[in-house]
Amino acid sequence: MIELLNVRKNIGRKEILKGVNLTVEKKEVMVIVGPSGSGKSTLLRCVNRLTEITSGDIRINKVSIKDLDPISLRRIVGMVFQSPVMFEGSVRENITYGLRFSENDINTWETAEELAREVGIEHLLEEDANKLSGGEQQRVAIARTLALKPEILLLDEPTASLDPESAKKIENLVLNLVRSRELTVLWVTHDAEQAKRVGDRVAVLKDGRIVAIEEPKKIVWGEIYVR
Ligand SMILES: Nc1ncnc2c1ncn2[C@@H]1O[C@H](COP(=O)(O)OP(=O)(O)OP(=O)(O)O)[C@@H](O)[C@H]1O
Repeated sequence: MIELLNVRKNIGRKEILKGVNLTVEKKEVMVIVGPSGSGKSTLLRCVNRLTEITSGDIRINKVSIKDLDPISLRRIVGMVFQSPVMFEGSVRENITYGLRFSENDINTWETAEELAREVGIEHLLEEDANKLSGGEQQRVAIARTLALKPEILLLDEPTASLDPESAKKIENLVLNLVRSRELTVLWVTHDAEQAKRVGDRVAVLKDGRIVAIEEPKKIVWGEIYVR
């Protein structure tokens, strides 16, 4: 479903990704781990063209992302970040934010209710989104992403800014959504225990190169965060 073929990414004179090859199967959760600065976020950002690759190719369902316009691409590929960004307004407005650009005739009222229920914030729909807790805001961000019915989800440390209890709840929520919506996932985390819980496979990125792709139980975890 997602193929990275010899992907290189330079920023200025620095080579951040040095020929990354990675295939993610449909409905697979591929976790990406690696030391700070190894290029994990950059890799995710390349997949939905928040940043352009320097060479190589990225294909989604066999189509090069260069041949998809960024808007169509971002309908297929949703992204959730470490720190959720709330727009001014209610939770309802935040959840349906992306739907205003939709070509289809969608009942945004009902859609917001359904999505809010799905992520457990139906009681907060009319609240000011900026006044919610971090965990609640992450639920809003997830609902807003799901509103566009993506097939692929990019998760850039979605639980890293939360307290352990909220983090576990969001992790479970995301896993349930991934299964119920049959999503294909690239999930960046620095938490080895989380990687073991959520990953079908784990890709280890070191200094811009993938050095291992294995099932979690086969990964030598002790060596990953050593530079
Ligand atoms: N816009 C940019 N300009 C210059 N350098 C950048 C830019 N974005 C990323 N980098 C550099 O690219 C390298 C990889 O960054 P990236 O954020 O992808 O790493 P990461 O593995 O996600 O790190 P972390 O785990 O700390 O989030 C780092 O050395 C970073 O400083």
